[in-house]
Amino acid sequence: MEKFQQSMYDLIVETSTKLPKDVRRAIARAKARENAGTRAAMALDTIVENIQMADENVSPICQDTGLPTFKIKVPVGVNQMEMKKAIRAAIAEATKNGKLRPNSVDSLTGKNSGDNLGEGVPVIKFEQWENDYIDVRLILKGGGCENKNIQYSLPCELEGLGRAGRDLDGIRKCILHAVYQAQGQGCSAGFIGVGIGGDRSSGYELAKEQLFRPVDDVNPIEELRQLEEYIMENANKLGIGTMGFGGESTLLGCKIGVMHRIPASFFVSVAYNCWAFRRMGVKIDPATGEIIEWLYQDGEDVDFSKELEKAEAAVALEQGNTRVIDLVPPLSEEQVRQLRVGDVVRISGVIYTGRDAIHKYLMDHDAPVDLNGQIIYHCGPVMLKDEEGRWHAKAAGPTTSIREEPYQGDIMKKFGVRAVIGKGGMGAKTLQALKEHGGVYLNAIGGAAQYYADCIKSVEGVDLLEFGIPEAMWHLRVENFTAVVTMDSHGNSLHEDVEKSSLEKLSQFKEPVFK
Ligand SMILES: O=C(O)C[C@H](O)C(=O)O
Ligand code: SF4
Repeated sequence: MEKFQQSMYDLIVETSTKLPKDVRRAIARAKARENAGTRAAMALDTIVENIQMADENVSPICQDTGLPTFKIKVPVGVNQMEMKKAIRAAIAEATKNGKLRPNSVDSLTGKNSGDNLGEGVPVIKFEQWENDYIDVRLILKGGGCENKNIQYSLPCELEGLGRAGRDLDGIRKCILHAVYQAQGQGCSAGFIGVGIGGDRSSGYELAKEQLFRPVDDVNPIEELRQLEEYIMENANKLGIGTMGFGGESTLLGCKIGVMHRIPASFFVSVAYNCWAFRRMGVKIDPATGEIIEWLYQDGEDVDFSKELEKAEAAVALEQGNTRVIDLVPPLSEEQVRQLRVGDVVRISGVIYTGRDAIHKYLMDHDAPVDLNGQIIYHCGPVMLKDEEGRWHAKAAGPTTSIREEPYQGDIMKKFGVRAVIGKGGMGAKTLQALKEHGGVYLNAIGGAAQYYADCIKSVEGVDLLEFGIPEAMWHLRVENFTAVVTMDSHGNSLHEDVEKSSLEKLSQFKEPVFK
């Protein structure tokens, strides 16, 4: 098994940097459904460009490389303790090389371990089997989509859909509701795995297990096959679209599994995975530890470089008559008040990252830099230091903004911040603050970490690095960093609009379908 560590390293790098073929095909299908010139089409163009860049740079598709979760099947007699050790070493090495973001944080102290190792991290689950080879599957599921997982306890009342009972139709309602409640926050269009039955933990386990099924397989249980087909057909009618911008493609895959339950409990557990659906697998020779075969290789591959030639994002934008506005911080109140929902901005200059730890900190501390007129970027990048001690951004897409909702408005007012960049939108409190103070919310494309890293021309400084790499305040000099105004200083919010209209659309699915 001396090659096992290297095999695991290769699996980790491949999973983080290259989307599997079945996922690519699903994204290509989504792209074909969107009309050129719309915001959703533009977002998908950026996603596709990002996938291509991650391939070429062998760098993380998304900066959030998730909680590494390994599912391993071994023949009797294989030493699982040795395998665990090798996996942990491979994880640490991949982190050092910028293929994974240091993502393991002590939940009590907030300290980042720096190497992706920690209590319970990575997750490694073993099972024995009769075959003579080892099967290792890895999923890197990021935090934004993990936060949108949801579990229903039937019977229950669902907004828009009414009562969901303990039957197939109740399950149908739960799944539609799960897609609705995620909106764009889990970087839609997404994939969902559903677990019917079990208890609260085994139900979620089953839901996550479904994410290992190939996107285009067929459920062997007839009722579930029908339900999967129904969901794929109808969830896209909710109009949430890529990034919650509105559009035709909201769901890219739906896989449903079932297990027994106890009489008092009836859980429907839904695991939501973003478009950056990073899961891969290998077959391993138990004697040498070498990779015998890569999994998820069936079917056609999609050549996204050809797709890109066809649809250049900028051309699509012009066709859609979108205003494109160049911004150079510091921004004045007047400049910001001229921006309207739907405008596209291109930022050049220095922007400052700030996510969960920074927002909490700024509530009762001074800012380490003068933030007056500046732009905060909700982002936790992957950073590497070169031999001369200079930092480089290896992956730097936006993080989910709604987590900063309790702080954002106050911080903008306290420090004179004029714009925040993030993804998924923010709520009523921030919208009110944008109006009162004169600010905008700019939506970048979630998961497009290579695309945005390419806009970062230099790293000019860093503060509060003690919070760990993802949580520090990085000073990034960017050029033509493109984002869409989705909340403006006139009380308009695209997110609020899409949420409202998708709730209306959800209610068309109230009547029973599976009797
Ligand atoms: O942690 C991040 O960088 C992003 C996260 O996955 C998110 O979607 O919010
Ligand atoms: S930022 Fe989006 S694409 Fe990346 S892990 Fe989070 S949900 Fe997934």
